[in-house]
Amino acid sequence: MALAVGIRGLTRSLLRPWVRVPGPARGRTEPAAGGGDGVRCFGSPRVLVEPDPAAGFAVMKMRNPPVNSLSLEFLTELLISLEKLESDKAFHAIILTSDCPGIFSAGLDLMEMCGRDPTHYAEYWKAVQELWLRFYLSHLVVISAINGVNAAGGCLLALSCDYRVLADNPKYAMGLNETLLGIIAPFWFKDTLVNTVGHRTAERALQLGLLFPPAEALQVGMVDKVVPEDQVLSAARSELAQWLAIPGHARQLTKSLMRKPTADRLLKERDADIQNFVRFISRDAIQKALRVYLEKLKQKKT
Ligand SMILES: CC/C=C\C/C=C\C/C=C\CCC/C=C/C(=O)SCCNC(=O)CCNC(=O)[C@H](O)C(C)(C)COP(=O)(O)OP(=O)(O)OC[C@H]1O[C@@H](n2cnc3c(N)ncnc32)[C@H](O)[C@@H]1OP(=O)(O)O
Repeated sequence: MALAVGIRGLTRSLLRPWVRVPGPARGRTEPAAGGGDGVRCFGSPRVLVEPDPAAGFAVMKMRNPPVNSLSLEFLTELLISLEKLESDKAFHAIILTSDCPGIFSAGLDLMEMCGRDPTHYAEYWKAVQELWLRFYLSHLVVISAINGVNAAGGCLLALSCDYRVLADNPKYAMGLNETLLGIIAPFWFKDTLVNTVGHRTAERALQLGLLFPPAEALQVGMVDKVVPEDQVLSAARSELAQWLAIPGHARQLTKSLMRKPTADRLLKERDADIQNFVRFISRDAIQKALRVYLEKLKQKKT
């Protein structure tokens, strides 16, 4: 099985990053995220980046409709956006949010994990690992402005941020609900949750596949602030000020000190983790469970 799948190679073959974005932003100068100083938005088909270099941050908007499911292409584009911002000294922070109304992310793309071959599963899982590692360890301040429902892999992405603001809408539940699908949150998903909400809450949440509505998410510490829906971005921007006021090197080293042991657990056994995933997801019973779950999602409409 080809485990040594290069995400960078993949990105080169799949994408032409930093094209001027299609759709609403094309051909016009968007107000920058914070300052409106005429800086152009940029991005890729599924990730819109609104930079505000004067203020030192960019808003990264996920737009992989209908539900921002984390397909291989989307993961790749998110990584490219992150790398681009990380390598530009003008940026010290990112606000991660969604451009899909009512949905932050439906999590990992079930179509990537269903009915494909082992090589594909391995490639996909490597990209999922990479996204988590890069966001979790980013030297930038990353704040998520969660403006919609946020399941499993999407929740992991938010948990990897430094601070979470959630819109106060009872429909916007978030959590690691893998067990509801008959699958398992891997140890590094689990560790990320434990680091956020503590062992007991994480254990209960993971076993029951709980999706927490805003008040409960706040109460257990899964998010740091709940605000009216129309204030999610402004609240994230206000919070940023506090983080950016800290000397960068001190904050970055402290972040690394806090997070490196968790990341190292995966880094030490990345290939084994990929093999575990491939073995697990390829099982007939798991494939059947995923098909049933997808079918239920479709039936919900009829
Ligand atoms: C011993 C073991 C050792 C080791 C184990 C090793 C590894 C562990 C193994 C596996 C780990 C996997 C970890 C998985 C993480 C995940 O993230 S799994 C994904 C979990 N996500 C969800 O459960 C959310 C599912 N979606 C929804 O609940 C709803 O779609 C929504 C609430 C997000 C939005 O609802 P609506 O607005 O009503 O939209 P629809 O439901 O109609 O959806 C529109 C459209 O999108 C399709 N879709 C939805 N979610 C996904 C998805 N995650 N992936 C792919 N596609 C999705 C949905 O089917 C609809 O499609 P169409 O019908 O329009 O074709």
